[in-house]
Amino acid sequence: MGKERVAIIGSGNWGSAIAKLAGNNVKKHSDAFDDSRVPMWVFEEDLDIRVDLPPFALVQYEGRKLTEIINTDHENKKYLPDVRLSENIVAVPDLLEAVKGATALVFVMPHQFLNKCLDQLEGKVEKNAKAISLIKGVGVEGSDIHVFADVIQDRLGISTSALSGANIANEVAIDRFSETTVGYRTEEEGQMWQKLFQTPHFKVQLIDDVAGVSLCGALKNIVAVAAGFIDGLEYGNNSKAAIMRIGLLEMKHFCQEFFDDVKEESFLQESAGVADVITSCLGGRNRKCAEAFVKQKKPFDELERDMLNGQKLQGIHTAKDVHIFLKARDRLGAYPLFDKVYHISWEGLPVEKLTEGL
Ligand SMILES: NC(=O)c1ccc[n+]([C@@H]2O[C@H](COP(=O)([O-])OP(=O)(O)OC[C@H]3O[C@@H](n4cnc5c(N)ncnc54)[C@H](O)[C@@H]3O)[C@@H](O)[C@H]2O)c1
Ligand SMILES: O=P(O)(O)OC[C@H](O)CO
Repeated sequence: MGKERVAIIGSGNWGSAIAKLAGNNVKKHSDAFDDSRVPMWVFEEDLDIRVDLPPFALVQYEGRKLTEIINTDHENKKYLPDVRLSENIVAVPDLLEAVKGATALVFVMPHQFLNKCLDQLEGKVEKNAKAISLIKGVGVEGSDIHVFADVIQDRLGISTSALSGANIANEVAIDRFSETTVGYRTEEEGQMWQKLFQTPHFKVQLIDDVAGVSLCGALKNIVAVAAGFIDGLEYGNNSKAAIMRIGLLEMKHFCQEFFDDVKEESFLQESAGVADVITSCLGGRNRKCAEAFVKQKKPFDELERDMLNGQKLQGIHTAKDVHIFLKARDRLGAYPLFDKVYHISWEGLPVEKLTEGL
């Protein structure tokens, strides 16, 4: 069997962190991977002056293309500053060029942009390619719900696994000890993805549960928004622990009600489950912006723009998608925490109502 040729589709905060690991690992496992070049698709932009650098440095970056900066300085100055990417990571602005010849496709972009990418990729990827989705979110159309690994697999006709875990990108990128979970389609593919991502500081566990791993990653973002509301209200640690417990139960109930064969271990024994709920409720972007939503009384789109420098929030969008789905299935009453997060984020429900009736 030939060597796998990796392409990374996405280059935000997590996309760049994972590119760092993959770029190094293809060299370490050059028997299994082509280590000469790992294309990373970059949604091209000119770097603006909001990058957090000393004033004299702004001149250097203003107006330069992000791909050019990544390829010259080997650093994504906008989405993952101060972390060096290996030189085999090559930023490519054209999506089709980035995936040309690739046999191992890593999808890692904010979920709102996936469908547009798949429109371009359909019929254009290698027939023997495999993919993995690192995207946290769900695809909903009325009473239908899909995890993105299934969406990618169906639209591109290639076997697609999922990776999710307690993985704040900035911490993984600087080699702070972390774990993650790969939900694989076949054990062999699981081992290939493990080889691509695992380091002594980033432990990759394998489980035969693509849906469970994917759903945990999506639904925990709703719980993290609720935790941020609790922080904004300054209710303290007992309340936050209660939100995590209730949230985890709603996550599990949701998976078991609407998906077949989701494994119990994914919630309690894997990083994708309880560990990601904890890290996201303590330290994630969804938590941070939800706290600011309460304290600053500004809408989420404004907070995202002001606080995240181009990075994207997922939790409020997943809350809306899940609300649409549960409403269509007439099951809103069974998921009071998910429903409260939706109504507070999108419908003006006072945040003090969050814990009422839980
Ligand atoms: N950041 C984390 O700590 C983290 C950790 C684990 C998983 N995730 C998940 O990984 C996925 C990707 O997150 P991220 O942190 O890499 O992204 P991000 O939040 O940093 O988003 C910025 C990215 O979105 C891209 N973008 C902006 N507008 C676009 C457009 N119109 N079309 C296409 N791309 C556009 C930008 O170019 C940039 O690459 C998400 O599902 C997220 O939940 C994130
Ligand atoms: O920063 P958040 O809230 O998008 O969470 C990041 C990761 O998903 C944590 O595992």
